[in-house]
Amino acid sequence: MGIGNKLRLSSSLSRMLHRRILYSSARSFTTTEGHRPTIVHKRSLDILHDPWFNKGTAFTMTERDRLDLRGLLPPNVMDSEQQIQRFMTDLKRLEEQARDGPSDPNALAKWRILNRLHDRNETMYYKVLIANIEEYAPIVYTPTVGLVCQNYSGLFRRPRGMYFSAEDRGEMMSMVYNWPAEQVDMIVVTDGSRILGLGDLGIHGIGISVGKLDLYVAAAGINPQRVLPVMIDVGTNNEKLLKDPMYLGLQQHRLENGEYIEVIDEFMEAVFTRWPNVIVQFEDFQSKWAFKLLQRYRNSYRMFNDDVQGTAGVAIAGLLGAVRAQGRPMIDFPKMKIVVAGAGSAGIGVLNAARKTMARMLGNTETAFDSAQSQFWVVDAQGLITEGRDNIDPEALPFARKTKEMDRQGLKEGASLVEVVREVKPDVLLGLSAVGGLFSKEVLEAMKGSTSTRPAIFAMSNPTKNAECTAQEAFSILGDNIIFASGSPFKNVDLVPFLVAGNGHVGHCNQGNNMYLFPGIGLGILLSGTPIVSDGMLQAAAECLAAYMSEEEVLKGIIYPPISRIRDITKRIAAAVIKEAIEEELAGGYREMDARELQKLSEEGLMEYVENNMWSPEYPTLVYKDD
Ligand SMILES: NC(=O)C1=CN([C@@H]2O[C@H](COP(=O)(O)OP(=O)(O)OC[C@H]3O[C@@H](n4cnc5c(N)ncnc54)[C@H](O)[C@@H]3O)[C@@H](O)[C@H]2O)C=CC1
Ligand SMILES: CC(=O)C(=O)O
Ligand SMILES: [Mg+2]
Repeated sequence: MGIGNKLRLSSSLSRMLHRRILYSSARSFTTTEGHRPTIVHKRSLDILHDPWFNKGTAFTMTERDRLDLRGLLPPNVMDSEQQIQRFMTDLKRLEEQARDGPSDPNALAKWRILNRLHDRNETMYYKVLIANIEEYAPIVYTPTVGLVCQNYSGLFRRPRGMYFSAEDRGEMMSMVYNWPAEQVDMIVVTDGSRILGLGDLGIHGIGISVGKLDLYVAAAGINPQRVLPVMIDVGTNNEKLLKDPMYLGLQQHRLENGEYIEVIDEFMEAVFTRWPNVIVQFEDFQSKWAFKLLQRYRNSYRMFNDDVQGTAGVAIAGLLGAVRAQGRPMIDFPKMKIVVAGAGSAGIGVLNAARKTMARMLGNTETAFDSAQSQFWVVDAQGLITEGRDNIDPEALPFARKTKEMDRQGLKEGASLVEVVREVKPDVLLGLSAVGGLFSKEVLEAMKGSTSTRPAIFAMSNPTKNAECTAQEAFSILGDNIIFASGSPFKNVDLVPFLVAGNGHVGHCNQGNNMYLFPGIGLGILLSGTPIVSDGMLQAAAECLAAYMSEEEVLKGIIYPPISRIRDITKRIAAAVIKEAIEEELAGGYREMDARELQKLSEEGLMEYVENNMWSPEYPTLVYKDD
């Protein structure tokens, strides 16, 4: 090292040391009430990302307002003792090792490493994620994201996204400007009330918004600088969290009725005022709000509900795949007998979409709808849903079986799942119940009576421990001549040890998860410039996914693409959504591609347009310029 370099180094070192002394002495002033404050020349995220000034959750509310931090931190203010206690609890937990199902005992440790990279270098993070999507999707998304949400207060380090709380009423329109990005394309918002199948996790649910947006970046190439995870904290009804001194959210019961809607209305108005072209994906809202909010906003805002609409499309694609896997044409779908366990936001979303698809295939008449309706038997926590049920949920009412018809079938209101399966002998058993192990040995044994040449088991609940059955359970009882799909990934099953009858030795596990649709739907909405998300666009997305698999693949029982092809399928789905938006005359264009230019694009041109607008993780060349 030359003498000049040494001098430069020593002078910069002394500057650094000087700065450190100044800051540490200044910081000691601020710790005692009434002392001279430290002057900072930063605001907002810049402060949170500066290790000298950052106090994390210990910023007081007045400081948060003074420094444009409102909304950038969870609403519960902690003191430094509590912060340390939270950190130590998490550190100790590492020793116990994280477990989520039999698959990967180190999943949470991997999440931490990836998360640290995410905080340090986004480009590198997404490069790693895209190149290893098969390995790391189960870490940043289901199942590990469920574990992350459950342990969120311990894992919380650097905030990611925005928090709008009941305490922020009247402030949202201004606090939305605390987010530093001038442009936001995609928001995933949750109120934490039903995170995967894990119930009310309150503010910890923000992990699901972050995980979904990771897939938006990795699969759809949405620019990571233009995504915003959001948590709306209206309280929690989780008694454990309400009593936990380490909980980061509001410690009050959830707002209800008009008060709840007012908060969500204010949030929607605020984000669409600042970013009129943003798309808002509603995620993991409990069913009672999922449907109401969807109806409330779907005709006036660019929004959709992933659990209701995304899941429906993925299930339809899978069900059509299951028909093809029997060597039958898709048009035979209306003949399938389907038992659905779970009548929440996801189950009802699937039922409505499946009925519509069948009815369309049958000619879209009233009789077609009635006939389609009779193909479903719905079982919820109280058993088989029939017209005999008191206080039936209005969303489930169209699928309630007629009492007389059920008498003929030997089934009663509230009949158990195993009774229903035994009597109906369905082609498909589909679970969206959030009850792990619901497809018990008895239920799977009953599926042996299925009249299908190739019965299908969809254990779609997440995360892994909430799956209605494991792949091994399904294949070991039913043999390899079935179609199996699950919401969280399972490894293919080696059937040789089970010595079961069948025509092969490997049970193929499909991942039936809305991740195959929502990134493409979001990208298609963005690039088409449609002001709303229509049923036609969702249908086009589902059909595109259904048609993606080749005849050869479906005959092997492979009804969804491997996740390694998620970027390709997402691109095609986006193109299908744009095409539909053009046909519905809703496409307004995006940036320099106006509506007229968009209409002129050929199929190939459209794919190219989508591809060219997908962000890829490459380092840009940086140049410094003074303001
Ligand atoms: N694979 C995927 O892409 C998706 C999976 N899901 C999963 O679906 C599950 C349910 O989600 P939501 O519908 O929003 O929840 P929800 O809580 O609104 O609905 C759950 C439903 O299951 C029923 N249920 C409870 N116990 C039952 C039992 N023993 N037998 C039959 N039914 C029972 C309840 O009565 C209710 O109708 C969650 O685990 C979630 O992770 C949700 C969306 C997408
Ligand atoms: C996959 C998903 O959206 C869920 O389990 O809620
Ligand atoms: Mg969800």
